[in-house]
Amino acid sequence: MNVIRVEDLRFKYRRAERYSLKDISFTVKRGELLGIIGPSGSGKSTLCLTLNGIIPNSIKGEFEGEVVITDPRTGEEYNTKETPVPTLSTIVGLVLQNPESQLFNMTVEEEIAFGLENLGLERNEILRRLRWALEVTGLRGLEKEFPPNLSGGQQQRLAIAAVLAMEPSIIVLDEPTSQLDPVGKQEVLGLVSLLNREHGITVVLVEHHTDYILRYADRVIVMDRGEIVLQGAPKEVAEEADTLRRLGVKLPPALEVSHELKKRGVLGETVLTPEELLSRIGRPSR
Ligand SMILES: Nc1ncnc2c1ncn2[C@@H]1O[C@H](COP(=O)(O)OP(=O)(O)OP(=O)(O)O)[C@@H](O)[C@H]1O
Repeated sequence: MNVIRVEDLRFKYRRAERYSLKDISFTVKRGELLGIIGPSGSGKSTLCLTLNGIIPNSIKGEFEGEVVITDPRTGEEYNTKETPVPTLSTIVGLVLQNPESQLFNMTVEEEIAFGLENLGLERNEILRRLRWALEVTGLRGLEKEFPPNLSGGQQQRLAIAAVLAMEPSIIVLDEPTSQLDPVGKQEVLGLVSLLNREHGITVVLVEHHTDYILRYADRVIVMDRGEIVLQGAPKEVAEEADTLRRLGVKLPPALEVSHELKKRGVLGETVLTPEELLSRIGRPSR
């Protein structure tokens, strides 16, 4: 079942001269992890904003084509341009780059409960969702803390917890680790994998950490200047090393080695991870 269908999408911000998105078409199946990579300014954030309807409902401009979201729980389809953002946000949760921009400086539990109170849920339901969101994101014990006292990774996990409490079936994360130190990056990417694999949440992830995307994504989209220039399974996208390098996408070391060995005829196929590489060529003997 496709839960996201984007068809011939074009978008130009008001007063902008050029289109930020051009002829974008793709689908995402229920439970998939879609990775999006591409250079700065290629339209990744703009695309994220179209997936929960902020574009074109709150941020206006010239919008053509369609973004259709299906709620897998009911099978109901929502065309984003005809659906209010609050309705869409119970199906598609959006997590942004900078955790601070998404937090309101209440305690951890108040941050998570905030959106739920706005939904008008009963107290027991709010408590159930609060406990679940704290548990899944590993924030139990920090309920009474203030976000500025948390580490960057904890703050981003809190932003994810607040989104999760809405019980979306799809989460869109726009460079959630770019402001974080290596420990924070691991925490957040580990959580993203957990949500996708253990909780069946469909994930759209914009991430500069190409290593993670090629390892864990089911499908990858590469964007450049508002267009999709590559789209496919991680291996298919990884084959196009020249295009990726031209776009300044940093290739994981194992992939660079794999391309070199392929060129020299040592390896028959592209491999993505050090583990795969070692299993193909064997460990060097000491
Ligand atoms: N609010 C806006 N008004 C006008 N133009 C905008 C606006 N936001 C983004 N743009 C333009 O749209 C294009 C795509 O920007 P976008 O932020 O979506 O790219 P990105 O791939 O997410 O970049 P980054 O990796 O730097 O976040 C850029 O040319 C940018 O200048």
